[in-house]
Amino acid sequence: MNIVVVGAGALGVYFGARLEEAGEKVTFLVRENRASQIEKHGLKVNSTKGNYTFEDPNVVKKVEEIDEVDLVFLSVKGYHLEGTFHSLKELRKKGAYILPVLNGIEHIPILQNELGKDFVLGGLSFIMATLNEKGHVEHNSDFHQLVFGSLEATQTSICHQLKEIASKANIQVEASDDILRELWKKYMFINAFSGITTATNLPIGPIRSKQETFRIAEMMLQEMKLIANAHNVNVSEEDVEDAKSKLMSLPDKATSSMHQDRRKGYVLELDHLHGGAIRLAKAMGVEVPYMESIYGIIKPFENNQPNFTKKGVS
Ligand SMILES: NC(=O)C1=CN([C@@H]2O[C@H](COP(=O)(O)OP(=O)(O)OC[C@H]3O[C@@H](n4cnc5c(N)ncnc54)[C@H](OP(=O)(O)O)[C@@H]3O)[C@@H](O)[C@H]2O)C=CC1
Ligand SMILES: CC(C)(CO)C(=O)C(=O)O
Repeated sequence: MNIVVVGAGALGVYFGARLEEAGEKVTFLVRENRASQIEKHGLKVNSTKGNYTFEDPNVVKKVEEIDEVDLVFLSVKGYHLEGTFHSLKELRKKGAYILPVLNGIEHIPILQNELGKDFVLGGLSFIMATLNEKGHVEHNSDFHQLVFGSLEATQTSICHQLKEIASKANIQVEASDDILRELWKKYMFINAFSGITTATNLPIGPIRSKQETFRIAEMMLQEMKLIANAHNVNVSEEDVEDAKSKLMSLPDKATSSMHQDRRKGYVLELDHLHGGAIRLAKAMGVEVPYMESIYGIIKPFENNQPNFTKKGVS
């Protein structure tokens, strides 16, 4: 399969590596800075599941340089989504289906609107990966799961093909027959987990040790369930309990990628994740006071944390 990765960051390079390792043709469509970094340091994955070095990575800066594409692996951050529309439309014209693996939900209707409902699959990932100073992937978690599925009946064949190739790769793969529900379940979990860890600037251990603090995460799970249900997605009380058990069973030091981004002084996906949940709630008249409070607390760190960290405040 010809796979084009749009978003050659932690997720895109990790899964791109695993798919190339399994024999697929993987091309990275990148912007100028990332292209220079790759030219200087090459492209590599350092992983507990096995390292991988791209011997001769297929890197292009212009979408026009791509002739054949079956699938786009879309792994940009939510705040960069709009910047991909031109490339995605061109790749779509060449016959591509789009597999977005961003956290969140709002990007799905946005992409469907831009590209047509038939061509946008549902996807998500459970992994903890980041880029180091050379732009190489550091993957230390013992999970590296890719979950995907069709959002339209017309996508059965491409999902079948993807399952075939992904099953041969060194990743955990799940082809879901209810990917929308899976997306919402992950969204519920990530908004509670990233919300509470980023707002408190703490990993999960100390949060769990204070009942009053952990309760805020539990209330966010409840609010996410209400929003999903208002949008006719069957996220259940059992799913909330599962998410809570997951939060309870994580190692004390575990934290979210948004919290790590706050610590590193990077731009946060706050508007896409918590902002998106608030908009989805408002559209259906659902009250989400815990989500709004967490959003408000994190807001000052959304764009310009480096000044804080340099002064040693955070
Ligand atoms: N990292 C993780 O462990 C997990 C992340 N996720 C989710 O996956 C998504 C991606 O996260 P992650 O991989 O960490 O993000 P990264 O920031 O590591 O990677 C995103 C990449 O997208 C590139 N990019 C942005 N705009 C464009 C564009 N127009 N064309 C081409 N490339 C572009 C950026 O490149 P540039 O250098 O040009 O800015 C960057 O390299 C997020 O929604 C995140 O929440 C989900 C599960 C776990
Ligand atoms: C919780 C986790 C690590 C699961 O993949 C995640 O998605 C994130 O922190 O962004």
